Amino acid sequence: MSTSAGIEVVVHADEDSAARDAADRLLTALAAAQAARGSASVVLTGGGIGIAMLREVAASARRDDVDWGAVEVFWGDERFVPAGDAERNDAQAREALLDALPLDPARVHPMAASDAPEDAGGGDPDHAADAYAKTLSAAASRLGGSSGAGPIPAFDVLLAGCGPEGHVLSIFPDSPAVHAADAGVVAVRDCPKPPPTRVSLTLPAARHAREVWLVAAGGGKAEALARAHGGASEVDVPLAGLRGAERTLWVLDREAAAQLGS
Ligand SMILES: O=C1O[C@H](COP(=O)(O)O)[C@@H](O)[C@H](O)[C@H]1O
Repeated sequence: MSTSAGIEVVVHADEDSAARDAADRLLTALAAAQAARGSASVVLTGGGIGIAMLREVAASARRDDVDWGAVEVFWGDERFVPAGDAERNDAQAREALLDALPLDPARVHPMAASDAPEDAGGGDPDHAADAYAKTLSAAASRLGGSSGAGPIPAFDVLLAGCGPEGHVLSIFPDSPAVHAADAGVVAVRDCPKPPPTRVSLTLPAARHAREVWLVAAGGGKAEALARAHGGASEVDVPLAGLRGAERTLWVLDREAAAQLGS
């Protein structure tokens, strides 16, 4: 583990080890939050290693260290496609882990699917963003939180992946979402990575999380990681603006970390 620029960096030999370590750390963090506050909250990510780490949670011998019925589950971003579509981050998370856990359905908070009823956020990604902002506002009064980008819960752990161009959540370089300073949740259109229509937390909203963990693997991410670590602007490299209120942790494999220097 090394720390610089306020970011703790843990580097593993390969993607599998990084996913396993992130899963183990998540179980520890959720159990600790429950011991301290009675409940725990996590914001899930999509992406290759983001879903791989959920599979590692499912397979862990420590899985039952957490009282899953007292975990609030949110998503940091979502693809605005029909419910159950394999592209949806929530569908992938359910298949990898959530369906196997004794979660309280009332505490699982997916973003709306494109085919949801309009009053539940369907039909238009702006409806979905508005609906999720309301979900977060209600959760903030239960879990504690503060305003700034609207009422946002103080999530215990927000998980994120990143893209080779430095996107995090569904916030891409120099896109309208990266300039959205006042909103907590935004609709994303014309996203350069398919599917093109999405819903995303903003960077100011993500920064309400106590802990923000980036999980990333592969040489394709190395340059973006190095630029973010080196102080690039969040407009150019959104990852640079992804910080936790108390802690920012990057769990990487060796290839992703290759350009970070020593
Ligand atoms: O589109 C997305 O991509 C990122 C990273 O995905 P990866 O497969 O390159 O690791 C992910 O974090 C985000 O949630 C997702 O919607």
